[in-house]
Amino acid sequence: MSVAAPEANGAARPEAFDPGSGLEAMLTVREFEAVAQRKLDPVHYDYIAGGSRDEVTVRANEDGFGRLSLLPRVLRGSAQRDLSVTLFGGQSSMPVLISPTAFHRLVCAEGEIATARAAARAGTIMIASMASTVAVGEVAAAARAAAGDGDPTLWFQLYLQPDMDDTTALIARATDAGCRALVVTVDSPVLGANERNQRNNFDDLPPEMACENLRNLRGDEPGNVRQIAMSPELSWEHIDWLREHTRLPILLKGVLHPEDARIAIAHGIDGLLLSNHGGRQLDTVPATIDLLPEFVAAVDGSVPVLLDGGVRRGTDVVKALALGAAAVGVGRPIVWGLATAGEEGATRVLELLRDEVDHTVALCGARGLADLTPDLVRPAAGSRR
Ligand SMILES: Cc1cc2nc3c(=O)[nH]c(=O)nc-3n(C[C@H](O)[C@H](O)[C@H](O)COP(=O)(O)O)c2cc1C
Ligand SMILES: CC(C)CC(=O)C(=O)O
Repeated sequence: MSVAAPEANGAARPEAFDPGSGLEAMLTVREFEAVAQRKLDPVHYDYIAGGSRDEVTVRANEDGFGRLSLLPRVLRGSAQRDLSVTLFGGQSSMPVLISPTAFHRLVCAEGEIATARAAARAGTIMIASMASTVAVGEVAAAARAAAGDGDPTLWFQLYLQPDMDDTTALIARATDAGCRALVVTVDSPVLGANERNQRNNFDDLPPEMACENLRNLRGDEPGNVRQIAMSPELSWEHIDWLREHTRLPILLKGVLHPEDARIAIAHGIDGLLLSNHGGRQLDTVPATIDLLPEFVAAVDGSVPVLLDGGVRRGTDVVKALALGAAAVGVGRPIVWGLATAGEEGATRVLELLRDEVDHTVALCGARGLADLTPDLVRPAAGSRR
């Protein structure tokens, strides 16, 4: 790969990377963002990178990991480190899942087909967005084909629609596709205010793309983004309704308050994805990693807690697991991988994260994920925690 000579101090110079000549020289997730930014239409780049209002939470998510240190143990490691996790009967070869992100065809021609293949190759779980630009049935078929003898796990992210017939039709599509869990996003009573999108007048897909899960949902709907209804009147009663209308495990995505975590468990949900939507809904909410200890304490082992937001390094993953997360999700990193080099790019992002997690586990003196305990995480010097 034609990469310019490194700086004397070895610092990465993302602007020097040429994605056309090989991915093996891409060594960090951040380099993928730099290449994606160069390649993408700036309006689409803004849609992906941006968050709501002042983007305080977007920055906080990443900064939160930086304010934590790892304190390793010594002389107790293992040459064989099993990174796999089992969630609701589905296996992931590593504790890094693909969080749901919309509109993959905006960044690569194959869209979510490429993502599904990358997930299957990595043996990890993909959460398909309800707003995907490839129908969930096709995404599932692509994952199965790519997995060969493997058994890929696909979950479906759902925005509960106030018209329950629409919700019923969406659940049927996800169930028929073989999705193994529903991830219900509950942090969007209204759409977040992304001022980049407003300035760019970006409020719909180009005419050649659609939200395919919404196409012909019950009639001749075209699959417009505007078909997705967000309602501030959704309530726990809707969760109860959902519980009665599906046998699939239900995770809630976007619960942040520990009290809501307790209520969710009382309503029979199966898992929680601690998420602030990558800073795209309410701005100035805390970093998810900062909330994790109190959240895990509230859940008290009743259901698995997953986390997403700002995960860019294996050390971030290990910190989250040590503080009680069962697994983490990545959103933007996968989109940067897709934008850089489609399926191969997303695969490389997942490989890098896997290698970094394994390396960090080894350096922490851990034999596997079970050895990652809260005592390994400390406030970084100078942090006020
Ligand atoms: C471009 C983009 C699209 C997203 N689309 C969805 C979506 O359709 N449904 C959803 O629940 N969350 C969506 N999210 C939020 C992600 O699932 C996830 O919570 C967030 O990206 C995690 O933060 P990270 O990007 O820092 O990894 C989206 C995020 C991005 C960046
Ligand atoms: C279609 C959108 C609502 C997808 C989304 O959740 C996001 O862009 O953050």
